[in-house]
Amino acid sequence: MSDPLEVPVRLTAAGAAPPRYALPGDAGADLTLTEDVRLAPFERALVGTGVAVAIPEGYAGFVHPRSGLAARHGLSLVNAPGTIDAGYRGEIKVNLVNLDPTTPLTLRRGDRVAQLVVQPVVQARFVPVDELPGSVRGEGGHGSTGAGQEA
Ligand SMILES: O=c1ccn([C@H]2C[C@H](O)[C@@H](COP(=O)(O)OP(=O)(O)OP(=O)(O)O)O2)c(=O)[nH]1
Ligand SMILES: [Mg+2]
Repeated sequence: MSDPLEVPVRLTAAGAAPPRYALPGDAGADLTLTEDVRLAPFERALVGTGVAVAIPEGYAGFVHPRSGLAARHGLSLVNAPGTIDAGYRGEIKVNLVNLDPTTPLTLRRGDRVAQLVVQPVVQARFVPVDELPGSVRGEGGHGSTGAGQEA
């Protein structure tokens, strides 16, 4: 693997933990809760991770749900993936939602509830034109390649 990108991290709460890759080669570094949270079915809560970062220009952070908690308990993020701009210096917060229709979910301080993926990004220069260049797809979208015919 290439050399890791250095990202300064400041902990904003006592007992908070820096983002941590569970295994070598993982794309997502786990983010933990700084407080206990109880979510009723379909309830959401914006909660802190105790982590502030300075992502270098040319990169961004994307906060994704964790698939185990999603599969077992229906935990997700309202705005998945959340976007962490390179210029953002505040605490990373996660907008958790309990998508289980019947069972409340209790999460504890220190639980790994989301994961931060750092990726290169480009800023586009949006150029107004009268005609867009042609393409095979053209204006077809929203199932134009045959969605709905699968089982
Ligand atoms: O899950 C998230 C998503 C965003 N942010 C922080 C970092 C990000 O840089 C900032 C703004 O996020 P975004 O641009 O998605 O939100 P907005 O509603 O457009 O707010 P703003 O007007 O501040 O850009 O909020 C988080 O802490 N967690
Ligand atoms: Mg914004």
